[in-house]
Amino acid sequence: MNVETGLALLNRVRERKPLVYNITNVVVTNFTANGLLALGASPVMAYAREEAADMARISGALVANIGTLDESVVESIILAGRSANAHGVPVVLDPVGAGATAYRTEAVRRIMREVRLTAIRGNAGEIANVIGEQGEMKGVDAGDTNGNDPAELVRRAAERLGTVAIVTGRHDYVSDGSVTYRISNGTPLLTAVTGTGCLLTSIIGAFAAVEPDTVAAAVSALAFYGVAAELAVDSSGADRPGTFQTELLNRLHTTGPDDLRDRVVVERLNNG
Ligand SMILES: Nc1ncnc2c1ncn2[C@@H]1O[C@H](COP(=O)(O)OP(=O)(O)O)[C@@H](O)[C@H]1O
Ligand SMILES: Cc1ncsc1CCOP(=O)(O)O
Ligand SMILES: [Mg+2]
Repeated sequence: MNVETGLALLNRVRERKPLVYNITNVVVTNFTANGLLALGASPVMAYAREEAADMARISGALVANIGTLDESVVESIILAGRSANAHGVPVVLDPVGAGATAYRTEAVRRIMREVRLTAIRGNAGEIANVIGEQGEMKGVDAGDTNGNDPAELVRRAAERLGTVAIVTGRHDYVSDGSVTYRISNGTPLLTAVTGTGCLLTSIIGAFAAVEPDTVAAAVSALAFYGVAAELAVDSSGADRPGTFQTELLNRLHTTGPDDLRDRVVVERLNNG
């Protein structure tokens, strides 16, 4: 896994413009659609149980997000997820707020019993709660990690869930249980704009749509996203939340191979 792989996958996303089917939350819907368009992918949002299976079948990836869940959202995710599984469409889950309430944690478990995931992406608190460990949550945001090493957490999560796990925060981590990568791009301003985690999960879906090696797809997506965010601040001077949100969209559109070569920081860790 090297920078050249990331460039090739970014180019592939922009050439193929995969359809990314999002069952997501009401907070981030517009931002997610615009972020996917800026990247060069095609977003669609659809919630009706009646069309969930059909939409999943014709998509390049399904991204399921429980941010503002209710029973009908969970049912649509399960119908879409089963159809995606049956048709070889990758499924990425964002367990927003898992651990904040028992209902959220149980909904994630229910989805994972019914649907085979390609990857799961959350902050450290969410991923810890999904695997039944202590993880502090304040609503949808991670609390203190209480000394929980995210590199170890992501490896345990991948092993226990049997899927690629992605834990984000100051550094981002990707693991399949035997190989773990750390990506150290990004800016703390990402935490000052709602929906940056959700959009990231959808962008991981776009990369997974064009690359069957999910670890490579996820590492490439995280590195690309972090570099775009850095450039929004460093090269465009967008150092406050409002301008940063707009400039992040602009940079998702313009960030290219040379930017990645200059800035990507990815390490393979020896914790497998
Ligand atoms: N302290 C930080 N410094 C730099 N980037 C961060 C920091 N915290 C989070 N990020 C970035 O913000 C994005 C969203 O991650 P995170 O905040 O963990 O997810 P969520 O919004 O779902 O809680 C990721 O790209 C992550 O790398
Ligand atoms: C604030 C909020 N409440 C329910 S979903 C949501 C958005 C969370 O987005 P992200 O996890 O990307 O910050
Ligand atoms: Mg989130």
